[in-house]
Amino acid sequence: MTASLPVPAPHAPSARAAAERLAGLAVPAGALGRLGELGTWLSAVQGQVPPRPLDDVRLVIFAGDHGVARHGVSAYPPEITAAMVRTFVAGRAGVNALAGAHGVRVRVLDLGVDDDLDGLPPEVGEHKVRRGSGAIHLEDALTAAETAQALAAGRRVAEREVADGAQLLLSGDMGIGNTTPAAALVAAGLGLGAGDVAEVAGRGTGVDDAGLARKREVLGAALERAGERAADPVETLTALGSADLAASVGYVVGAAEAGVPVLLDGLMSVACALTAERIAPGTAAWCVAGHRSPEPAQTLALARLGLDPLLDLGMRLGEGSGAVAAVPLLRSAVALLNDVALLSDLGDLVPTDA
Ligand SMILES: Cc1cc2ncn([C@H]3O[C@H](COP(=O)(O)O)[C@@H](O)[C@H]3O)c2cc1C
Ligand SMILES: O=C(O)c1cccnc1
Repeated sequence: MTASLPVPAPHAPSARAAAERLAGLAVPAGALGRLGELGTWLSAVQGQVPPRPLDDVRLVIFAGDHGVARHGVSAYPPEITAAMVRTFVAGRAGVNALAGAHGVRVRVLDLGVDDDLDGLPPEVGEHKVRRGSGAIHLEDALTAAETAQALAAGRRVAEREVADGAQLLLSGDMGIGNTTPAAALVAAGLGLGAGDVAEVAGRGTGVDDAGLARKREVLGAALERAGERAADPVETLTALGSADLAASVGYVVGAAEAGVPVLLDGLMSVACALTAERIAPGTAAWCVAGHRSPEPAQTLALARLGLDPLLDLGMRLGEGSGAVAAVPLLRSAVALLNDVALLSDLGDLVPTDA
């Protein structure tokens, strides 16, 4: 995948019909707030009014290591990445608990973990591109061929989930140090340069002031090194991304191309959606933002995509957790458009233009 074709827009007539149905429900005009808007969006992406129940919701976690993690940009050691992949498989991570509570299927894929992960089911490593991606302030994250491979893998993963019945896809991340390349993707997507890194650098897992200063330095050096290449989204992934982030980009493009909506998570998920929109314009219309992360780059990317997050709980876990936490809101929106009586069912009590 280099520059993809634009993605067709969700079904506008269904959006109009859903808005009409919403306006006719036995509730005061506008009383359902964001839930009403969500129901309208779900009708548009499904091409159906009222929208179908979301019975098959799936999260894919893209895991990988990042060379920058050895340069003091995270509060935790890189060995945590492989250990957490094992924890997802065992069903014991934070996101597994939420997914269990909300009926979301979870898969974790190793795109670039710096460990062979022996003993895990072979599907986990089926799309592996390499062991660890390059330290972006010193070298490219990937070769051009690896970027293409990771993008294609992510796209294939989405296509398979859709063929297998997924009605809503969520994207999650695991990789110590990944808030640094993700912030770089956002900077590149917004046309920001080495002088603007304070706007995109956040504390990630909770780095102290010295860690934040190192992160800014790493980001500045990385953007400087990438130079003009940051103007091209695929080159951005090669220079500043990673195998796991590139796959997550391909996944969002693949879902949008297949006409299946995507519920986004925190910084990594949204940085990848921003990059997906650069590669395949129109992708963002198939996305909804699950939550707001405290990472400043996530807020900047959401604003660029025109997305307003559903939740703002101060969560900064990643893994897809903020997306999973928002699933009940999407199901609530479906229930309202399906199950609420119409004002007209109440009799002649309300003037039709009320
Ligand atoms: C135990 C643990 C579980 C996690 N689950 C997600 N992350 C999150 O934190 C990391 C990003 O933050 P930074 O860039 O500061 O390293 C990623 O692995 C992300 O998925 C975790 C981090 C840790 C330590
Ligand atoms: O925004 C996120 O998802 C996030 C923030 C900090 C650490 N891990 C993930």
